Amino acid sequence: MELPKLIKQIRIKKSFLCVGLDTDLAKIPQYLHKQPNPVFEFNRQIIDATAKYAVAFKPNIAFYEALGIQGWEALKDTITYLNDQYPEIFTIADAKRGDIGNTASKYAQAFFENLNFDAITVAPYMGKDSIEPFLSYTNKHTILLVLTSNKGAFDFQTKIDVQNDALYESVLKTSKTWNNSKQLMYVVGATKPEYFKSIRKIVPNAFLLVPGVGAQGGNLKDVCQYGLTKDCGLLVNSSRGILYAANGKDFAKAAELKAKALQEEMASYV
Ligand SMILES: O=C(O)c1cc(=O)[nH]c(=O)n1[C@@H]1O[C@H](COP(=O)(O)O)[C@@H](O)[C@H]1O
Repeated sequence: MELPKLIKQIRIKKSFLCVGLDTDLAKIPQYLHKQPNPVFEFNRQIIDATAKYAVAFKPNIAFYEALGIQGWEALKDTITYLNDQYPEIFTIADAKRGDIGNTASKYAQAFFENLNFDAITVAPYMGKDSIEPFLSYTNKHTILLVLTSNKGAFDFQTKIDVQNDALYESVLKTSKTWNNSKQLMYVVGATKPEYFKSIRKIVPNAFLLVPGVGAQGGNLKDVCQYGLTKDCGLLVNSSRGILYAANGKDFAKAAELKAKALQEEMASYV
């Protein structure tokens, strides 16, 4: 999907919500286990209930890979459903891949061609030639992990190099020099709002994927204060806070209310 289409959806819906499909068999309502494809059935109901309040969906691939072939089938059914029923929705494969070029090109083929996602999350640790195969898809988006939401982010990402840049700043600056860098977006955790100002100095207009609101303790107000751009520039993800708002037959309704509350707060900022 081209960026103007995403920006248009953000304006129409007054939302920059990304619903994370971290679908865990152990957490979905018991009655769904009787279905032939419980993970897809759960996702379908969540998507139908929340799509009017969201502009993006982000299946976290680990939750599907963990289930073997059945998980891949559920993932395929989910992305096909999204692409067929909600073509205006931006889709992100949260796969966090990264490898040498010829292997990276297979990851790109898997998620951009075979599964037809609009975007993928990628670890930048292996550098330019590991990211180029993703960037060669000029109609797709590559989302680099820059400053993650977890505690371990401080192990490497904030360490200062000889140029006096923190590693996360160096990732931002270097990635801007790559071909097709307009296709880049960046992951910045909602748990670290104090870093948004320095990040916006380097990438004033780029879209940031911001996980970590709700279950991880981040809050929307802090993120918006320094993260918003004239075209919004943010996709704020919530997974567990929406998916598991209830675990009975009312799960989709409960998810809808959580998504609606986030959208209403977002509307007050954009
Ligand atoms: O790339 C991500 O999406 C990601 C990066 C990061 O720094 N932190 C982070 O939580 N995520 C993902 O965002 C989602 C957050 O889920 P909740 O904490 O349940 O809302 C999970 O799928 C994480 O894997």
